[in-house]
Amino acid sequence: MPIANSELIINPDGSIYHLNLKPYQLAQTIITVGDPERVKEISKHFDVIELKVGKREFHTHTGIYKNKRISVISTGIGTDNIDIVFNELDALVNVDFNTREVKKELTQLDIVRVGTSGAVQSDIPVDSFLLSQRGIGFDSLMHWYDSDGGDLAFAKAVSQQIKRSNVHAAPYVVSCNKDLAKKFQTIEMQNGNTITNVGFYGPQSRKIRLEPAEKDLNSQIADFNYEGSKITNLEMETAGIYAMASLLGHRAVSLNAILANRATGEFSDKPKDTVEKLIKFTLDCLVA
Ligand SMILES: O=P(O)(O)O[C@H]1O[C@H](CO)[C@@H](O)[C@H]1O
Ligand SMILES: O=c1cc[nH]c(=O)[nH]1
Repeated sequence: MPIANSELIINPDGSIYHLNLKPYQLAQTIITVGDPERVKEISKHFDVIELKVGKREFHTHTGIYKNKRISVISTGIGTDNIDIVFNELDALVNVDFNTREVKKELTQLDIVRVGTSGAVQSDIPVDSFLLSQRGIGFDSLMHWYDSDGGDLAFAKAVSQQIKRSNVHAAPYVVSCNKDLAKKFQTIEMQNGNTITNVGFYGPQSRKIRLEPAEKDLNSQIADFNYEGSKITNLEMETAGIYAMASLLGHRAVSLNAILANRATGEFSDKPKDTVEKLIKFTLDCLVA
């Protein structure tokens, strides 16, 4: 059955609705970044840039780094954008745009997030790197898909130990792809468990003028312990990426440059350098 025009929207030039990409323009190894400005900070290391395509916050450069074809794409901030990016990336490789049917043979993408994050444990230094073993979603994206709900035991422990109002969505928990994660396990990389939430201020318990509803959220998060696993950091995309990748059959891993430490009140004094170091680290691990 062809997918209806209203569900899979193909632009008149044959590109997909939001990403503006045509199927042949996407590499099978993809780096996602939140900030559209970070795309060129990655592609400047490529030996060849094959194409640059953009629309809204979604900017893609595809090129070659040390013989490997890589696409780097900006998602903008938040899991609402992750929903769009992952459905459209998957359609680009797994739907035939001529027949509008799902292909018989599916392609698995490798997707690496290179993002920034704030630590909740006082012993995680700013400017360090952290690989998210699990994404813990406070954002609800996964609940909108028919799924087994991820790691229900871990999610139950989160619900029991981190008290939030019952008007908030139930947490979901999804792991990174362990094989892909192996590529980044060097001495420079710490491992942790990452909460993804729907905002940077109230949802991460930051106060400027408005009082957050959950006052001691970050200390409850820092004290969480489930069979020896702690929660290490907060950001806004990882759980959505892990949920969408696992539902669609892709491999994903999220790498965080820790710019803030919420327990000590510090913020990096060299965020650009730290992100640049994580970019070089990621590219070199991908081709090692
Ligand atoms: O640096 P990026 O990749 O955007 O990631 C983090 O930074 C943004 C907030 O400043 C959120 O997107 C958060 O997840
Ligand atoms: O504290 C932080 C830092 C970066 N990104 C976030 O979402 N939170």
